[in-house]
Amino acid sequence: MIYNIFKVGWKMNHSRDTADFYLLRTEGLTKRFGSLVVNKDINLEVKQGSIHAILGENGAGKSTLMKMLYGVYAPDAGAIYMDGEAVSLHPPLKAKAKGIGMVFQDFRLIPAMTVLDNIALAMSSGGWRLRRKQLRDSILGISEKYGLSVDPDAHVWQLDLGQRQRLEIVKVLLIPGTRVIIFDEPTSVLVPQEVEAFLQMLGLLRQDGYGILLITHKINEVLACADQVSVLRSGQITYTASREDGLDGNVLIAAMMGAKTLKPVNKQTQDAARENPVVLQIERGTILGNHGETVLKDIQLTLRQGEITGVAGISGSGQRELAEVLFGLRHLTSGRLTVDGKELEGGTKAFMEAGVSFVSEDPLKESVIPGFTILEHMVLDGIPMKPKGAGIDWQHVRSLLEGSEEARALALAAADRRADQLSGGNVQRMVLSRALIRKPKILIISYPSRGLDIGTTRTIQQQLITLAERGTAVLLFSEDLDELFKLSDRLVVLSGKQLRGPYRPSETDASEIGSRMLKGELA
Ligand SMILES: Nc1ncnc2c1ncn2[C@@H]1O[C@H](COP(=O)(O)OP(=O)(O)OP(=O)(O)O)[C@@H](O)[C@H]1O
Repeated sequence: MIYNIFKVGWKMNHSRDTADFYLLRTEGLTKRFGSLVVNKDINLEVKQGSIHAILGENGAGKSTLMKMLYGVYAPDAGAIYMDGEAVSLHPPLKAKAKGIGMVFQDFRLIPAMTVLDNIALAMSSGGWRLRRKQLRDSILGISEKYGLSVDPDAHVWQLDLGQRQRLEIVKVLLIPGTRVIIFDEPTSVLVPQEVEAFLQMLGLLRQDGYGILLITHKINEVLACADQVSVLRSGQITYTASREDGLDGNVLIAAMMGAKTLKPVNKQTQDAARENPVVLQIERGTILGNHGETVLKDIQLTLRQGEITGVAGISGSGQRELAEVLFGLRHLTSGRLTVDGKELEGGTKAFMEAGVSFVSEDPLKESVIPGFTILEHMVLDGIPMKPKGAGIDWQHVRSLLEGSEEARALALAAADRRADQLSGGNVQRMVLSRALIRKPKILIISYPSRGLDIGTTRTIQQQLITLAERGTAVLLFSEDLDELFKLSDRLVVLSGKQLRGPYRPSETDASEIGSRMLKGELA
């Protein structure tokens, strides 16, 4: 691998002298949504100068618990203690005033404004006012101290996801009195190199006495940095351990998964030296970004029937724009794109009719219609609609969904659940089921395992392999090199406005692909 998160050992910056002091403690915390008990009798502590990781499968109740601690939800029962006293943290302004900060999965930023203005706005809405010069100095000071490089004058739209996250962290650290910081799956938007820097930053925060709550699906990160771990299953804490007791990855996985077992991913014909028929091709394609800048220039891309082509690249190297071109959401400014040898006229509809399915990189923002159920989402680029009178034959859609092996394998929630009330991972399962049910001829899929628990990640990886074995041409964008090597028949790399490759996974390795991601060609 080109990075090694184990380098960022817990011992590095750990201050033991302060570690037994509780900053926050909960007793019997319970939250219900209607008849659904989402958190039950949760007892949890956050110590000063300590990292407490929260593990659990999708829908286990992790985000809901964190939202109670950040004051988004009031608990239905139980108590939260700070400084030895019971406190009420709802709404979030109260939690902030008590020193609790949260870095969300979906960033709360205004793209048209600069970094400085976004931070000034957040501070003033909390009643904290700083002069601009003073604020700029503070941003630069915090950035330097914790290795969170952000340019105060950059516009948020110019920032990639890693930079936006750093801005969110700076914002939380600038709020006077912050002492507990909740991170909700922070590394799901980071590339491997950024993960290492992020864990180093956590070590510095711990050294400075902050109490950290870290939600993650990544066992390696827990092993690399956590002092305490709590595992949630169906809303209850079923396992806790501390570093002193010893942390064991297999035990943590078993505690998360319960009776289920983690199946290995099998790919029979990986990297076969075959030349399947071409189904999609870009020749000498140039793609512009939203602001007219050249994102990719003169690229060649060939997708073949029954093959998975993996796309590696540092985030912001043109992944989004390329994926959009391949689904008719954006057009080449020069060059040719053909599906089955024909150029497609028109936008997305033509691509869908040609058998292309698309899973975007941000399904929560781009694919969910608030108020629509899972069933209703299925007919949007999903199950073919069968008209019934002037409407849709919903019974037909329901029986297709309920009979679908893909939805069953992904343990999709009930068809009548509202999509905006699902957990993040369950939204991802819905979007993936929708793409797979169509059995597309071509699947353009971005970051399929983002936000998914470890068992579901393996399931979706296996499903992509099966889909390809049945003939689908898959273009897989991923920041996880292990995933790309495990699944791909060919690999391409986006770097320096170019698309490089294809390379055969058996003839290269992660460090070579990593170098190409950073520098283009090998030194
Ligand atoms: N506003 C809401 N209304 C109704 N049900 C909700 C609401 N928010 C969450 N839920 C349900 O509560 C359960 C727990 O969701 P939560 O988001 O806390 O899970 P999670 O462990 O964070 O999952 P993930 O890893 O997928 O993010 C899920 O079944 C979810 O559908």
